[in-house]
Amino acid sequence: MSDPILSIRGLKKSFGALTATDDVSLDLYPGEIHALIGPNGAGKSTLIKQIVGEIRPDAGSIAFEGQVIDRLDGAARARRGLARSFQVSSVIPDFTVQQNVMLAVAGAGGHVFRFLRPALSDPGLTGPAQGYIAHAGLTGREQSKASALSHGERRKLEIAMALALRPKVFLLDEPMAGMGLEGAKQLTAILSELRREAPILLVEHDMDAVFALADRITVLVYGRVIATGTVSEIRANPLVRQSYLGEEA
Ligand SMILES: Nc1ncnc2c1ncn2[C@@H]1O[C@H](COP(=O)(O)OP(=O)(O)OP(=O)(O)O)[C@@H](O)[C@H]1O
Repeated sequence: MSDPILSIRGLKKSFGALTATDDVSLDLYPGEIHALIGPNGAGKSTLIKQIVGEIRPDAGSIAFEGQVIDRLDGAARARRGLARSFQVSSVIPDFTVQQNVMLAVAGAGGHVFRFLRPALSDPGLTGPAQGYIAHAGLTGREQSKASALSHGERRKLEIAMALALRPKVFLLDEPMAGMGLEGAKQLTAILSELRREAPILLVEHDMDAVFALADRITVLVYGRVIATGTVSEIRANPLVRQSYLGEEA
């Protein structure tokens, strides 16, 4: 196996008496979808926040592309391509799908505009934007305002914008939330494609999506990793079944 792109070792974080991250180690390898699952309050979001530099761990270390990044703040990590995928760029409701994606393309290229409107007809931005829109499954909706999109379409727009940022990893925190059955199916197909662009660390409660997508799964309970393995290993793990999945898994 190649070297991990993201490597977390012995991470610890407490809030007062509560240990939210308890000696967590995890690797994300090129090309994989690694799902992070666990009950509410298990510490998934707290772990993501430490990865992106929003909160500082009490102990442990994070390496990204082979380099320790513990001392880098969130902005410096984002510049290296390590950022939460859906929050770096925020959707502007009054802008069209195409304009929103163009802004993300421009942001990724480090463009600074004095005048926004002329920039939005720049063919250097429209071309790439079109590609990301198609990739995210939104062809035909380019000229719709973001505010007119359905929930599922909006999620696709967020994916197009996440793609435009050309991250080194996708950190996705519950992308299936509120999607409905059909929307979740479509998004599952899109995420499956997304892994070709960059590996994905996927925090998700929708187990159908996790089992369909994940190459490996890490299970957190009370801040501790209780298991890491393939879908079949995790489904068969008695401790996981008992503490999270239930006997029906
Ligand atoms: N800033 C904070 N101050 C105090 N306690 C916190 C803070 N952030 C998180 N916690 C606590 O840490 C624990 C882990 O929370 P976290 O949000 O990481 O869990 P989670 O697995 O993401 O949950 P969910 O699936 O509900 O999103 C919880 O008990 C939570 O109440």
